[in-house]
Amino acid sequence: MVEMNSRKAAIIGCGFVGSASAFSLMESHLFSEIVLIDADKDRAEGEALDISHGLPFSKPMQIYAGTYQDISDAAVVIVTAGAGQKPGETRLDLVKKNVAIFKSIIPEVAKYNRSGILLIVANPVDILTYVAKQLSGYPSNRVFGSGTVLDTARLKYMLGEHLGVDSRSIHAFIIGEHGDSEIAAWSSANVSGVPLFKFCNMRGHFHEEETSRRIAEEVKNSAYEIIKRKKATYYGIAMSVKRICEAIVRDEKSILPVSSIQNSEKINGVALSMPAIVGKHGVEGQVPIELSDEERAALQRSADTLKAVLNDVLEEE
Ligand SMILES: NC(=O)C1=CN([C@@H]2O[C@H](COP(=O)(O)OP(=O)(O)OC[C@H]3O[C@@H](n4cnc5c(N)ncnc54)[C@H](O)[C@@H]3O)[C@@H](O)[C@H]2O)C=CC1
Ligand SMILES: CC(=O)C(=O)O
Repeated sequence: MVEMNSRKAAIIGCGFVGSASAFSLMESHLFSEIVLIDADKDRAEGEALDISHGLPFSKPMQIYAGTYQDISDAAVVIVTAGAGQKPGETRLDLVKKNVAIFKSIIPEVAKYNRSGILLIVANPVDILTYVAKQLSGYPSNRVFGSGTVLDTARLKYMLGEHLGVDSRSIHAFIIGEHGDSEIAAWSSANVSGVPLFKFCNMRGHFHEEETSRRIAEEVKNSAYEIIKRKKATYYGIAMSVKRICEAIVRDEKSILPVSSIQNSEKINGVALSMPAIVGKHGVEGQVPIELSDEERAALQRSADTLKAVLNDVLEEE
């Protein structure tokens, strides 16, 4: 059995998202070794050289283009390989292309790396998380997706701007699909313990229903708006990847809305985001936050949407 190196990560797919994640992880000093793999080997080599040239301004580490053999002891394997959305495309539109790519990648990962954590980022992330779990044979706690960690950051950012407070003091989650059926869990949202809508009133905002609807729509449509302007999103997700890796490497037991396979009575056999405890073993527990009846129904619809897409994928096998 290969001994895992908790300071080693691998990134598979070195396009916009993979390279931005590699840069963010280099700056974080979390890892002493990062292996980059891409079907386009030149791309992986170019990114490794470019990032390495910044190391004299950072801290020593090894970052290099490698092969699947090189990832055998990587504690975290981050998969960003796959097509991105073109303007107007939804994440779910990518499913066929990216499931095919995963069928070539995940068995290779599982062949060489038996005990690492698989962090899925490519879209549609919830579907690919489920597919990666099936293809790898890893236990569920060690295969999860970045899910709505990015959407939740977008929500906190927008609320922070609206209310004129530090976005880190806002406790609110986007749950469900990382995509069009996602849900803002307003009923549990608060600002340092003060219920969100009460806090809005304290800050002189009295149209909370209308504003919350607008902000939830803006969060949901963020990726479309960015892709329309610059063809891809990558900095926000790169920082989300760094945040998830921090929780794993430092065994923080942080509560993050990652996408993992659900096992509740009503929602099961599908991966979606709910707040979960993330530490060195990956997803170490689910945190079933309180939801209103409306939010619960929307979560069920989100799960049903994902399950329908997943069933199509599984039927084609
Ligand atoms: N989960 C999230 O919040 C986010 C997910 N994404 C998703 O991340 C994925 C990547 O996006 P970008 O980096 O913008 O795309 P990109 O096209 O810039 O990069 C994709 C890379 O994957 C590589 N690749 C393709 N097939 C491969 C294979 N079989 N093995 C190894 N490498 C392979 C390509 O050569 C390319 O370098 C997309 O699916 C996108 O939708 C993007 C932003 C946020
Ligand atoms: C592309 C994508 O999934 C995002 O930026 O949310």
